[in-house]
Amino acid sequence: MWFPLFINFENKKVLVIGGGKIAAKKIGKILEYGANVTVVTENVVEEGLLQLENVKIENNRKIENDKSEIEKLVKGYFFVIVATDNEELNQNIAEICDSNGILVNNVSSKFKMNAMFGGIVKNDEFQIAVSTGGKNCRRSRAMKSEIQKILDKIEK
Ligand SMILES: C[C@@]1(CC(=O)O)C2=NC(=C\c3[nH]c(c(CCC(=O)O)c3CC(=O)O)Cc3[nH]c(c(CC(=O)O)c3CCC(=O)O)/C=C3\N/C(=C\2)[C@@H](CCC(=O)O)[C@]3(C)CC(=O)O)/[C@H]1CCC(=O)O
Ligand SMILES: NC(=O)c1ccc[n+]([C@@H]2O[C@H](COP(=O)([O-])OP(=O)(O)OC[C@H]3O[C@@H](n4cnc5c(N)ncnc54)[C@H](O)[C@@H]3O)[C@@H](O)[C@H]2O)c1
Repeated sequence: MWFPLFINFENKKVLVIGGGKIAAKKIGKILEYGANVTVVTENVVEEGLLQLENVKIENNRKIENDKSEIEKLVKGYFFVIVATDNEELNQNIAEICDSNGILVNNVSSKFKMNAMFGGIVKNDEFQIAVSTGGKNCRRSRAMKSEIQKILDKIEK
């Protein structure tokens, strides 16, 4: 069951595994919330990542599907985003994080993770997060645009 919780990311150690399009999208979102991001990837596909001054990147590092290596890698992180294009690897890393008490988001699954992103609508007073619990994240778009209209007209 997915409980909506607001988490303070300020200076929290976040590890992103994979440096592609989806990794970049997720990193863009959490940087706005003050996260301290490290990326470990075989290749940086999304070159924009290299321009981000406050993101540490360990490039040319392929993560093997090996439990003890993965445990060593994720140890000490508050939150891990698994964003490779290898679904099996992503799932194994997600399971290892979960069993070690680490929050983990898995971009290649609808539910095999313990933390998922919601769609976000915000102004300087409110933020509203929308989730379908993995059932159909594309539906969030219509909901977000209706919420945006409410935010635009609510009295300040
Ligand atoms: C909230 C939002 C935040 C964000 O990630 O941005 C989000 N996905 C968004 C957009 C989006 N996601 C995808 C596309 C199509 C891109 C394309 O068509 O190319 C688009 C549209 C777009 O990008 O506009 C594809 C996709 N998504 C997931 C998978 C894996 C799978 O289904 O197995 C695949 C590959 C499916 C495939 O390949 O078939 C899985 C997840 N996506 C989630 C969240 C979590 C569930 C949240 C929920 O149920 O509500 C969850 C479970 C995990 C997570 O990622 O945390 C954002 C909402 C809209 C917004 O805010 O505008
Ligand atoms: N959650 C979402 O919102 C969403 C949206 C679209 C797609 N997806 C899914 O996300 C996944 C990633 O998509 P993408 O477009 O970012 O892919 P991509 O090919 O752009 O990026 C994959 C990245 O993973 C790295 N990588 C692969 N194997 C690795 C390993 N063993 N060790 C270290 N790094 C490794 C690659 O070097 C690359 O940087 C796909 O499975 C896709 O289906 C998720």
